Amino acid sequence: MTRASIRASLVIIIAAIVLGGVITGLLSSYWVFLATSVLITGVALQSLGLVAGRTGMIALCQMSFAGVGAWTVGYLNIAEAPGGLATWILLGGLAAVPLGVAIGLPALRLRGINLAIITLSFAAAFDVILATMTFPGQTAFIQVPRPELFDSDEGYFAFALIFYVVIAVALEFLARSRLGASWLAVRHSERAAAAHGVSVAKAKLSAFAISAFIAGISGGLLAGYLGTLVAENFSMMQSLSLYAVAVMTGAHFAEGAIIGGLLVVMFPEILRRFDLPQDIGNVLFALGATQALSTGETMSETYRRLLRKLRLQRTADGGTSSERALPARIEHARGAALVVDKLTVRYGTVLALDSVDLTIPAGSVAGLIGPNGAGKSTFIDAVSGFLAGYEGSIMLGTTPLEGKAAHLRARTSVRRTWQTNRIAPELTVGGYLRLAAGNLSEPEVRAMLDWLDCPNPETPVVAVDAGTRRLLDVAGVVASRPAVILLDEPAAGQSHEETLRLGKRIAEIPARFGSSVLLVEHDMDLVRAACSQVTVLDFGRVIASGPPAVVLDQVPVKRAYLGIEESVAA
Ligand SMILES: Nc1ncnc2c1ncn2[C@@H]1O[C@H](COP(=O)(O)OP(=O)(O)OP(=O)(O)O)[C@@H](O)[C@H]1O
Repeated sequence: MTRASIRASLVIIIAAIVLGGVITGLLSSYWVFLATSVLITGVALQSLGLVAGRTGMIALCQMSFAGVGAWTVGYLNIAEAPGGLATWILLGGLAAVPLGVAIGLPALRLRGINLAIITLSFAAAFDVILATMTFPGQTAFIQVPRPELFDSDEGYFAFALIFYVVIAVALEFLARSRLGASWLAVRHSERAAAAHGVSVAKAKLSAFAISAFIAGISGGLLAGYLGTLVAENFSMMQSLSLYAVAVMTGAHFAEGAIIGGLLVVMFPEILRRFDLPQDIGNVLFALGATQALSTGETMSETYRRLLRKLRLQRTADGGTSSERALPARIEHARGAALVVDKLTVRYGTVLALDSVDLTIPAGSVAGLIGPNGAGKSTFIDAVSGFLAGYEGSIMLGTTPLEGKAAHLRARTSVRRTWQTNRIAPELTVGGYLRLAAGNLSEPEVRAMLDWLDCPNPETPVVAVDAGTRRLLDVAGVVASRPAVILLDEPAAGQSHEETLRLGKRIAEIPARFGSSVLLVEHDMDLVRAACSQVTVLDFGRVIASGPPAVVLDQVPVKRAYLGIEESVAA
């Protein structure tokens, strides 16, 4: 993680130095002045990229956070607070944080259009408030002073560039941290994120808080840039237009934020020169955003996809790593790893599970099979905490799981995989493994991926096929080495040879990693290869349980599961 972050940060810093040198060295003061505006808009877009691009929440009040930052700088200026503009800007960012958290609270329950309405309403309310407050010092003609060292247009460009680069580098590191991965995971599937022990509430609130902080900084930078401000600088329309640009360019990427800044600043300039109405810009941004939403790809993602294609053509596979580097086995309690007693689940009138008893002995792989609709996934949902309610009891060893939310059960040591792909495609393979399994060393990540035939850690998930994503899902839960692993049809999409190899790997899990496994599968070869005991469900009831060789030969099992008539089966 750190190596990739350092590499990306160096690219940002070098690009900033080169571009900064070219802009200040070759362009006139007027263009440098405009370029500063690009950077400040870029900072605002970075803040939006975090909350909307990374975490997938619609935030239409970003300029209100910027307004809080700007007004704070104005007040600190007239109060002649110590520290100068740089300190005031940071304080302006901090002042926006409580507001960001307050706006983030509805996001815990609301999504999509409902969240959009809430944030837009806030932007409208903030418009009204700001319209009644002139910028501090404006009536007395007091301007926000720039720092002495950065007083000229070129100097202030460098000042804004430093802020842009520091934020871009910080976001690079954050993006590759567990918190950053949890934002992407929440955006893709809140349930899958919770299954990795991620607190969805924490992920959403932290995204709003950090995003408001960065937006506040952009407002403070604008105060120093223009000296004094008006409410229109932070209007609801500004927030809307910024959102459209962020969606179009992919503002969660450093280059996307800069391209967005360029469009926002240069479009009005071009339209002005050609004597065209300014509204054309907003129409084009809306069209661009619609295009990005309908293709599912922003401008930055298109650019990165093409770059990746080029790189993949050039790089060979990274080679294999040693099995000795696999994460060390964890000793869990002996006895029964999971005890499920009289588990009953109803979906309205459908009785999905009817008084199911199932025990997984510690250090074993148990199978759970049954025809479609027998209740297998419902069983996994109940144990992993994804059902609103059930009857009966579920004990992890001697600890009851009742009353624990899904992410707490995951942290308590019950982890699951999913039948459908729920891995955020924006992550890399290594980033996903770290999200799922926490702090693994570089060799551990590589060894774990090799062990389950997954691609190397730098591979973007978007470039991985569906079958391999399932293996990656399995690698994530196995690497976290919980007491109990629930695997929901991991072999779907695998060839026969791959399935047999996977069966061998699953059978090795208890001895190698210390976890006990419940395997839900339709592939009987895999069940025979991996499981020491098997339970058969039919219409939500247990109809047989015992060693696979015995159970799979029983007449009721053949009839129910394999669809063979009783007389033929007998
Ligand atoms: N959310 C739901 N609402 C209503 N009924 C549901 C819901 N989820 C599952 N069911 C029903 O509960 C029963 C058990 O479904 P479940 O998905 O657990 O079966 P399964 O054994 O996992 O099937 P498959 O092998 O197809 O995945 C089925 O009759 C199904 O239609």
